Amino acid sequence: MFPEVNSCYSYEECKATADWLLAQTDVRPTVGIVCGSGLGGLADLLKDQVAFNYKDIPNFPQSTVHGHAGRLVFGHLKGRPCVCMQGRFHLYEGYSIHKITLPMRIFKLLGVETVMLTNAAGGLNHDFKMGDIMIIKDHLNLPGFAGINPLNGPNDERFGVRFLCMSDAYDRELQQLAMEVGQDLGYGDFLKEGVYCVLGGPTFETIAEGRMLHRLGADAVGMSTVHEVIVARHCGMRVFALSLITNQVVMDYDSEERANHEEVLQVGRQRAAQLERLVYTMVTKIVHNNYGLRD
Ligand SMILES: O=P(O)(O)O[C@H]1O[C@H](CO)[C@@H](O)[C@H]1O
Ligand SMILES: Nc1nc2[nH]cnc2c(=O)[nH]1
Repeated sequence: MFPEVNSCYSYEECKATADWLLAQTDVRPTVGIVCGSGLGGLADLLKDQVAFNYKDIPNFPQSTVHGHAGRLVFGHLKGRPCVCMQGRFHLYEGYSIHKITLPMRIFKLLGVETVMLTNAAGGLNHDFKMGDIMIIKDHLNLPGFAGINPLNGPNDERFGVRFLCMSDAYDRELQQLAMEVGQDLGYGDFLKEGVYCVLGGPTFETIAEGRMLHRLGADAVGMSTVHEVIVARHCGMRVFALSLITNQVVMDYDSEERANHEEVLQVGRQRAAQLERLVYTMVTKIVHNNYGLRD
């Protein structure tokens, strides 16, 4: 009935990985950060670092994509205990959907309450420019339409419910905070909000696909994030996500533009410091346990 059942990780396996990590660091993270392509510099901002290579963590996959270092870094951002994935996993790497989202359940079992995800994405909205930062307010899960969902398989109620509400996936207070922090930092010209669409990749879009996604209401497209968001919400963590628009999706047959990963990484390098500053400042304003935000 569930073809991918064998690739699911049990609660006990997730717990074993979380306990293994907790035994080796005193940091008790309440914020979990996932760095997108070329955006791993965020992890370097952490103080008192304790870092693990993914290959040394029980059950963890390996990063195989250029721009994803493959390290899990614990530390503090202005005194706030955090854990940061310097590199994420994607379906196109050949991992099961359960494996690429496993870190979200580990985050939960480490004590994380808020997850902040970043990604590199192609812009579909004609008002977006390369280098814009898009606060994700919603998503289109196209693999989900085809039955590819990280919650497929038996449901363990210790993580969450069988049928998950997704209309509140992206925390509205955190979106508002991002807008306010962005304005304060002077990012008004390049801070946007919109809908992120996930595809399986690793191919970039054809012109017809780009046009279709735009018509469907997507503002940006990428190959990640949504699966992690689903699993993070399933186990009750608050979610905030940002896309860095690294390229414009080609939607014109006369265009000479060609999407490529080098350009994605290069735009990441150009805007990384500002994106990091936004996330860093937001983290310093999040207060946990009472679900509130600090001035
Ligand atoms: O979503 P992240 O991990 O930032 O990476 C994005 O960049 C890669 C393509 O250049 C794809 O993996 C796409 O999803
Ligand atoms: N699918 C997709 N992923 C991306 N990641 C960065 N840019 C793009 C893009 O144009 N399309």
